[in-house]
Amino acid sequence: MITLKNVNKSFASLKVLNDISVNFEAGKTNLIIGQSGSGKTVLLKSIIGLHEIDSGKIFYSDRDFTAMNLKSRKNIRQEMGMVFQGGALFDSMSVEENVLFPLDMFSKMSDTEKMDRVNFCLNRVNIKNSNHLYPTEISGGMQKRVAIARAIALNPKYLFCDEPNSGLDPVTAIVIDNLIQEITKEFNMTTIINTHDMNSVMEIGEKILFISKGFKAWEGTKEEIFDTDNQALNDFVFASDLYQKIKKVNR
Ligand SMILES: Nc1ncnc2c1ncn2[C@@H]1O[C@H](COP(=O)(O)OP(=O)(O)OP(=O)(O)O)[C@@H](O)[C@H]1O
Repeated sequence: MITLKNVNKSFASLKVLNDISVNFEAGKTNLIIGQSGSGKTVLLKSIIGLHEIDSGKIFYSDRDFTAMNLKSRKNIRQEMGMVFQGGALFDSMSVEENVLFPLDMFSKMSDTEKMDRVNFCLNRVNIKNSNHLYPTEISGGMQKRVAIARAIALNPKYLFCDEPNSGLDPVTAIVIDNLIQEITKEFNMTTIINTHDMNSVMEIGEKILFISKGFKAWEGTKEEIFDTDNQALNDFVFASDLYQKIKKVNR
């Protein structure tokens, strides 16, 4: 579980996050949604410590991340896996080397154990016989799978994904969403995903935080989203004709 209490963040005179309090639960896919510029990326970066917040608290389970010194933060970072926008694989490294990288950096495993772990993770995301290919030689969907394999290499408790299916066709996007949800449950991770994608919301929105202009405007589940009276959320969700039709069918 990751808990935020009254988190505030500004850049100079621009207040980006306003008093955000929320629980992100373990074993669930927790989605942060909101319009472009609403503060999703700043929130995600604040949670992982890439931005220092101005005030408030962030807890990893019962551990106060905001109060930790650099050494403790470094330790907790080893419990975090990250899937960045675009996959962010190292182009000069093969698929295998990309997944091996965090193990070389942070684990004390033997070479054989590391290779076993690399193959376990690649197998888990259904990548087979591609260890020696380079990112430019595989599809966008495969690149995302490799990024997920790399993110779970160190067996993280917390998984952070920034627009994990950006640039993918709708079918592959759903496959990636489902894969993230499956591994979240399998390894009981607390997974937080930034997304614009309403298909993701409907597919894996077990817990949804909607932010509007830096404020927490709504939280709930994908089932509850159709019944909300929140105007900002309705404007966001039902911007497309398709979701207006789905709303009518659900009522
Ligand atoms: N390092 C920074 N310095 C100053 N302002 C920033 C910085 N990072 C983000 N901002 C501002 O904070 C606001 C929120 O940005 P953020 O990137 O979190 O939005 P977002 O919801 O993730 O948008 P998108 O969906 O388009 O990625 C924007 O006004 C942005 O210009």
